[in-house]
Order: sequence, then C-alpha cells, then structure tokens
Amino acid sequence: MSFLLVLPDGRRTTLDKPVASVGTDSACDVVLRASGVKASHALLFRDAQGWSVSPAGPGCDVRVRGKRVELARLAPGDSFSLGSATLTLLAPEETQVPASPPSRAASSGRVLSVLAGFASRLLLQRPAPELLETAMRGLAEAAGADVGFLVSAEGARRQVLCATGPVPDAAVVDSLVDRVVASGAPVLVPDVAVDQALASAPSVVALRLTSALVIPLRAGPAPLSAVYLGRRAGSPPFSAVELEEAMALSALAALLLATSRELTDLRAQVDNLTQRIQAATFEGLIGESRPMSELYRQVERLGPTALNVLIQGETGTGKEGVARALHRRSGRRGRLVAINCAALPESLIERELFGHARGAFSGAGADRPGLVEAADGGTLFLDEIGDMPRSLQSRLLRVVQEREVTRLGENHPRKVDMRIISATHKPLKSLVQQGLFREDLLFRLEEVRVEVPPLRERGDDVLLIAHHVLTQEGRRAKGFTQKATEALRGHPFPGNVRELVSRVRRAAILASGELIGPADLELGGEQTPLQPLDEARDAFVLRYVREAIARSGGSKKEAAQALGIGLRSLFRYLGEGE
Ligand SMILES: Nc1ncnc2c1ncn2[C@@H]1O[C@H](COP(=O)(O)OP(=O)(O)OP(=O)(O)O)[C@@H](O)[C@H]1O
Repeated sequence: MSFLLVLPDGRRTTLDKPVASVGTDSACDVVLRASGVKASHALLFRDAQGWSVSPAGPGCDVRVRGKRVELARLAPGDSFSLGSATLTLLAPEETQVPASPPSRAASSGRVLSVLAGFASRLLLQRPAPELLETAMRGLAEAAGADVGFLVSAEGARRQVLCATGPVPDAAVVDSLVDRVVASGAPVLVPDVAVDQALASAPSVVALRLTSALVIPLRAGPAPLSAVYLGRRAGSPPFSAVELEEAMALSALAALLLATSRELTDLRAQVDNLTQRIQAATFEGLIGESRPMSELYRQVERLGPTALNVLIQGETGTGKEGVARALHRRSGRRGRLVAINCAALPESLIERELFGHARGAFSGAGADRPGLVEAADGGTLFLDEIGDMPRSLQSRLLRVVQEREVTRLGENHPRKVDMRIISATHKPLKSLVQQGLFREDLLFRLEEVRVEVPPLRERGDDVLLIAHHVLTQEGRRAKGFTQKATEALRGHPFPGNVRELVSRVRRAAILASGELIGPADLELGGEQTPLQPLDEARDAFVLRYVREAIARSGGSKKEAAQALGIGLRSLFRYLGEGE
C-alpha cells in the first residue's frame, strides 16, 4: 500500500515510487504552485527506514516543524513546508487504496531490465578496482549520462575513485558534492539554466553540464561517497524516474565499493604483515615480541659456543626450531641429527643411537653406524629427552662425557666431535627427584638452559605466525576478519604454535571467502575455565623467575639479585631444592 501526500489545497497524491520530486515544474511528480516554491524544490525518497525529505537544490527552503532542514525523516502524520506551502505525509492505513497508476508497471519494468543488464555485466570476475570502473560505466550508460564519476569524501578530502572520462579538480571540490555528502540526500538538477546558482557551480561549468544527478553512496562503515552523473547540451534533462533508477543501481555499486574497500584494506594489512614477518624472522622462527627477541639474542650468543644446551618449553612452542637455529648459528659443518626419544621403542633407541657391528644381534647383517656417529662434526639433537629410558641414560652419559661411542657388539670406542642439544617439556628436576632421570646426566646436558616462551606470552606474534601460515597455504583466504584477529589474540593456545598452525591450515582449507572468521578457526564459542587464584599466581611467579634467569644468561645468582630475593627463595619458586 502506498503513502499519501496531502497538498495545501486538500488534493491527495499517491507516493508510489521510491523517489518523488516536488516543484512548480510540470515534469515534477508532485506539481505544487505556491509562492516561494521553485521549479524543482524538494525530493521525497523512501528507504528501508521510511520516508525522508530534502531540498532538491541550493536555495530551496524545506522546513520540518518550522526548522530548515537538509535532510529530515518523516513519520506518518508529519507536515513539512516548501516556501509558503505546507504538505502532510499520511500512512497507508490512513488512506484509501488508490489504483496503481499505469505508469508504475512500465517504470519498474524498465528498472528491472536495467538492473538485470547492469548485474550481468558485473558478474564477470574481475579485480576490484576494474570492477568498480565497470560499475561506474554501467551506471552512466544505464542513466544515459554523458559524464559520470564516483567521488569519495573523507572529511574535506575529495578523491575521484573512478570516472567515465577525465574529471577536472574543480568538478570534485564542488558545492553539489558537498551538499550530498553533508545531507546524505540525493540532488536532482533537471535543468541548470533554471537555477542561476547552479549554473555557476564549478562542476557544472567545468564539465559543461545542462542537467545533473548526484547520489549518495553508503558502503558499509566506509565514509560516504557520491555518484555524480551529468548530461550536456543535446541530451534531455534528468527526470525523477531516472533518479529512482540511478539510486537503485547505486545501491548495487555500493556493495561493490564496500567489497573493494575491504579488499584494499586487506591488501594493505597483508603487505604490512609480510614486511613485519620478514623483519621478525630469525632462523625460521617468527616473532617480534620481547620474549622472542630475548630468545634470539640468547641463540646468537650461545650458537657458536660448544656448550650443551637444554631447551625447555611447553609442547609445540618450537623447541626443535630453536635447536635448528642454534645449530645454524654454531658454524659447525656437520649436520643436525635429530632423534625423538619418545617416539622410538626402547629396544630400538640403543641401536639407532649407538649403531652396531655385524652379527651383534639377529638380523644385524652388516656394520652400521648409529645416529651419534652421524652427528660427527655437527649437532646431536635429543628431543623429548625426559622420555629417555633410565636403562640407556648411563650409556648416553658416557657419550656426552667422553665424546665417544661404542657400537653394539664392539668393544672399542670411536671418537665423535659433536655438540649436544636436548629438549623437553617435562620438569627434569622433578624426574630426578622421582628417580626417573640421572642427575649427573642432567648436569651434563644442561650446561646452559634456554626457555622457549609459550605462545600466549608472545603478544601479537600469534598474528604474524597466523598470516605466515595462511600465505604459505596459498588458498583463496588471504586474511582474517577483525573478530578472528581478536579471537586469535584472546585464545590461550595450550598447544602453542603447533595448535595455531593446525587451526589456520584447517581454516584456510575450509573457509569459503577471502577472509577467515572465528568460526573457521573454531574459536570464539569456547571459554577457558578460570584457574584458582593460587594456581594462577604460582604459574605467573614461575614464569617470571624463569624469564629473569634467561635474561641473566642462565645465572640464577644474578637473577635472584635482579629480582631482589635470596637464592634460596629463587630455588623455592622454581620448585627445586638447592
Ligand atoms: N616461532 C615460530 N614461527 C613459526 N613457526 C613456528 C614457530 N615456532 C614453532 N613453529 C612451528 O610450530 C610447529 C611446532 O614446532 P616444534 O615441533 O618445533 O615444537 P616443539 O616445542 O619441539 O614441540 P614438542 O614439545 O611437541 O616436541 C612446527 O610446525 C614449527 O614449524
């Protein structure tokens, strides 16, 4: 059902189109002859919220409740005045159902066909800026405009985003554009010659126009833009129907603009992160947080030494990466030989590590060197050392102490020149107390200790690593939504970097769009349960003390001094006897 407009003489006009022009000119939808009313005086237009009224051009006085307005919402029953005339908007229920005027079907039919043509032109996949240009050309063509451009407005800054031809600066910094940007209402200028003020507008002069349409374009949270369409001498003036069609097409263009902006922002974000990732990468480890920078410095210092290093850190924090970084920084020519003490059955570890002579056991058909010998000239990396069976620890101790290995079935040792790096997420001190780990072996392995911080303590490193993984995946998804970014920042990542890597990889495969959301990462819904305060405090103190030790280059005495506590207290906080 359509709204009604009640005129001063009691006439009622049906508002059956989304835009209606009001003025003395007989081309207007609502013809109103009264003093102070101009040829094309006001525009009434309807959107999802209802009806609004705005002046059609400069000098057109529109008042609502006695106040001059640039754009005002109208509720049913509201009156407004143009010059000396007062008009009232009535809701459908207050009106009798009017018969549809014959022109309506014809008009909406044309809009539909124009829309269909416009949409099919845009359906071809193109890069966003090109798409926008196509949209602008399509709009100008559909509106029969000789000139068309899209101008963005951020504060006082005006920028032409795309145009059907050259657009002089004067056309952009223009009162018509300013009006539309300020009021958010469209401006229809059927004939510039009728209005002297408009005839001298810079855009009209610069583009030699006889008729103009300027339409606001709202694309999501982006600042307002305006579509400017103009006709030159020889073309008929723009009508209210054409304004209506252009507004419908502009709504489509707004969608494109929103997407294009989102993509531009995303591209800038990705470029920025790519540069940051390059700057924040150390020997394959990504991170620019303070604890990671501290770790890099430690690796730089310790790399070239012959000290045995024990790397401690929660599961998935990147201990193996740190071991490789230490090896690369060691300058040793041999390779890094890694052995996962938790993955091999006890019966195999021995022969894998130490090698064997022919006939040493059934199936030993030939002499074979073990991994320790393979590390000659390089680094032996003992991962998950906490899982090394107690029975093998004494043999390993000999290897570490004497730097020599005896193959199974042989009785002469062979010299090996290697550096030993081990890693664990288990508290080796308490394994020693439980009798599960040899203390003398621990002393040998831990000539210096390196702590790898958990991911939750590395601030925005989580975002850098997430972007790096996403880029490597090379899928359609190129970035993260704001909500996903927040979810990544807030998640505690008990599985650390390994958990992050697998969440991002899975999301990259499953995400349907260009941006990954929290649901793709399976983040957002869950809430980590709160820890009791005592536990949280103990965990914090332990981490802090460990960080202090790391920053003191492994010296507990210096760390205790820096923390202003006694050495005894420091051991107590570490949960270790002196
Ligand atoms: N700083 C980092 N930057 C980029 N990727 C990393 C980083 N740290 C770890 N990773 C990646 O995270 C995954 C787990 O790392 P890694 O295996 O080194 O952890 P870990 O601490 O040795 O785990 P575990 O205790 O289970 O042996 C690997 O895919 C690794 O490449």
